[in-house]
Amino acid sequence: MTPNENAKPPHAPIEYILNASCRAGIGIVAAVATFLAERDCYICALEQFDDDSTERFFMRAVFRRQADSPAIDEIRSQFAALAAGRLQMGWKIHDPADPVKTVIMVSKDDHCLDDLLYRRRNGELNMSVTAVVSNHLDLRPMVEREGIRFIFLPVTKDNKALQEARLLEVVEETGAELVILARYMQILSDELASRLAGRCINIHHSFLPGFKGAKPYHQAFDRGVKLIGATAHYVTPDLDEGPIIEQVLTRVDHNFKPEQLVRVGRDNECMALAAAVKFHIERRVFVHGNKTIVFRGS
Ligand SMILES: Nc1nc2c(c(=O)[nH]1)N[C@@H](CN(C=O)c1ccc(C(=O)N[C@@H](CCC(=O)O)C(=O)O)cc1)CN2
Repeated sequence: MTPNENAKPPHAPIEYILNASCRAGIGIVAAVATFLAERDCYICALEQFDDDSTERFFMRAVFRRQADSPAIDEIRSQFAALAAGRLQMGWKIHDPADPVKTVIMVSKDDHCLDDLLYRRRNGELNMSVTAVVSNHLDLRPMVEREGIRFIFLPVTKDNKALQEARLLEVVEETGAELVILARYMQILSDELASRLAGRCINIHHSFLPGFKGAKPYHQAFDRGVKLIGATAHYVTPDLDEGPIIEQVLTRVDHNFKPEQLVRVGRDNECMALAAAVKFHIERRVFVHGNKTIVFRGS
C-alpha cells in the first residue's frame, strides 16, 4: 500500500492551539510564554499581530504538553485565571486532533464540493462532514457515494424561512462548528447569516470587489480582464461583503475564450475555498471588524 504522505507520523506528540486576543500592551507574549513554560509546555509555533489602528493584539501559539505538564483541562482552568487578570484576554485552547464537524451547502455546481471531499479523504482537511445540504437533487448521488448524509431543502420565496430553520436544526443536531457554502446559490437571510457569523465560509466567483451576479466569467471576457480570481470570505447579511479569508488570482489574456475562463475560474474557486477552510480548521483566522487576521505560518 502506497504510504500516505499526508498521514501524521504515529505517536506524533499531541499539540494544542492557543488563540488569544486582548488590548495591546507590554509583556503579553512574555506572560503567555512564561505560563506555558512553568507548566513544562513546549511552544513549537507562535505568531502574533498588533493592530495599531485599534490597539488590539492577536496571537496563535502551538504548544506541546510534556511528561510533567498538568492535564489540558487543568491548563485551561489555570489559563482562565491569567486571562481574566490584567490581560483581560479573549482566548480558547483547541485540540487540533478533533475533526471539525462541518455542514457543506451546495446547489448544482460540483467542483468545490468534489475538491473538499477529496482533500478530506487525503487528510488535508481535518473535518467530518456531518451532512451535505442542497436546494437541488443533482449532487445527491456523488454525496451518497461518499457515504455522507444528503439533505434536500428546495428553497422558494414562500418556504425560505422554514427551510432555513430546518438548516439550523441540522447544524445544531449534528453539532456542526462550520458551514461551507460550496457554490450554494441562495442568499441567506440576515437572521441566518448572523446566527452563523464567523463559522460560515462562502466561495465567491470573482476577485472581490468584482463581477457580481450571473455569468461572471462571461462578464470578464466582455471586459477583457487580465486577471481572474476567486474570494473565500465569511458570510454576513451583506451579500459578498463578509471578511475576506483567502483570494486566488490567475493571469489570463485575449486568447482565453469564455469556456477557458470558466475552467480557470473553477480551479481558482477550489483553491481559494480549500485554503480558507484549512486556515479556519487550523484555527489560523481571527475576525477583526470586517477584516481577518490570518496566521499562515511558514
Ligand atoms: N447572506 C449571504 N448569503 C450568501 C452569500 C453572502 O455573501 N451573504 N453569498 C452567496 C453566494 N453567492 C456569491 O458568492 C451568490 C449566490 C446567489 C446569488 C443570487 O442572486 N441568488 C438568487 C437565486 C439564484 C438561484 O436560485 O439560482 C437569489 O437568492 O435570489 C448571489 C450571490 C450565498 N449566500
